[in-house]
This record gives sequence, structure tokens and C-alpha cells, in this order.
Amino acid sequence: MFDITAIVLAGGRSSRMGRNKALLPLNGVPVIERLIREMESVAGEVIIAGGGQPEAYRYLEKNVIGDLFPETGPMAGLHAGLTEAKTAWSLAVACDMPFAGQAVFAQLAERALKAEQDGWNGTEAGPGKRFEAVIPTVEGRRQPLLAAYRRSVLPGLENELREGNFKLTRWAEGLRAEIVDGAVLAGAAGVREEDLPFNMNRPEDYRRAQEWLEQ
Ligand SMILES: Nc1nc2c(ncn2[C@@H]2O[C@H](COP(=O)(O)OP(=O)(O)OP(=O)(O)O)[C@@H](O)[C@H]2O)c(=O)[nH]1
Repeated sequence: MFDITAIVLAGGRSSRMGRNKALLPLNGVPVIERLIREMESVAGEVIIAGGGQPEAYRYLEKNVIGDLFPETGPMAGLHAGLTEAKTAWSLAVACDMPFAGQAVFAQLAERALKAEQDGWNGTEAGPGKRFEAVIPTVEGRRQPLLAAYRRSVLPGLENELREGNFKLTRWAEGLRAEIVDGAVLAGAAGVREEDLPFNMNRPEDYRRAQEWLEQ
């Protein structure tokens, strides 16, 4: 267990799926419940950033919160979660990632808390600087929907939202982040690198996840 909070981003519209993808069952268990189970063994608190549909998640008996910048996408969920979190670092994950598991969360958490310990004199982020995020890359691209964030990113994040910049990927590109090779995380999780950030956007993605996990 790490001194870290887990934030599940679950307030999207699921328009491509046509129904709330967080609640889609895999092996009989809704994907969000699978994620919560995996996160619970790593993080002290699990927060569900439920956006405009917090009532859908009340049954999970977790800390379910709404967004402070409604209808603006995953960045708003991250913003709400980091605002609510009481720890210096949080793990964020999209609610529709079937392959993100305990091993991946533990690695991200470990690196985040190591970065915290190294503090302002940590050399890897540059002299006098500190990492504010731990972000995996898969095929050279940062994966901000499966990453660790330091609470200190909040003012910058809020600024972006106020200015109407809602692109999580673009914002995450500018963060002083420790980059983790996705292949390393995928290896720990026992999945292929390209499957690590796989998420279920469309019915065919759901079918693919079902085929893999229910065989
Ligand atoms: N809290 C919160 N989470 C969000 C919001 N928009 C998206 N998410 C979550 O962020 C992750 C990535 O979202 P997307 O899959 O890009 O968007 P979506 O709205 O869920 O789905 P589409 O309508 O098909 O684009 C998912 O886990 C969503 O549940 C939001 O406005 N608030």
C-alpha cells in the first residue's frame, strides 16, 4: 500500500459505446469494479470522478465526486480528483481500461513516491526541479489516462480549463514528467505493450476485451 490516492475517471458520455462503458461487465464484473479492486491494493483512497453521472456509481460505496468544470472531458475529471485528494500524489486511470492492473499501479506509485522523496534536488528532472507526473509512453506517445500526478499540477491544470484548453494529451505533453517505458509496465502486467492503454470506446472494443478476458 502506498501513500497515494487513486482517481478513476468515469464521467464521460460513452457516446461511441452507446451506454455507460464503466459498467460493462467482463467475466461478470463491471470494468470499473475490476479497476477499483486492483487500485485498492495500491492506494489508500479510491475517488471516482463521476462527472455528470455520480449517481451511477453510488452503489460502489466509494468517494464519488462531480466535476468542477462540467462537460469538458477527462481533464475536468482529473482536476476534480486532484482537488479532492488528500495525498501529494494520485494515480489516474480511465474507467474503461481492462488491462490496467495492480502491477502497473504499483510501479507508477513507487516511482511517484520516489520522485517525491528525491525532492527538489532530484537530478533526473533537472537541477532544482521535481517531477510532477509519472507518465508511461507507448510507441513514443504519452499515456495521460494511466499515469501518476502530483497535486502541484493543479494550478496549471485549472488555468488550462479556465482558458478553454481541454486537451488532456496536449497538457500532459508539457508536464515535467518522469517517462516510463510502456513496455516495462506491460511486461509487469503480463500484457502486450500496445494493449496497456487499450480502452473500450466502441462496441467492437468491448467485444475484443471480452474475447481476451473471457476465454
Ligand atoms: N469526470 C469526468 N470524466 C470524463 C469526462 N469525459 C471523459 N471522462 C472519462 O475519461 C476517460 C476518457 O474519456 P473518453 O473515452 O475520451 O470520452 P467519453 O466521453 O467517455 O466517450 P465518448 O463519448 O465515446 O468520447 C473515460 O474514462 C471517461 O469516463 C468528464 O467530463 N468528466
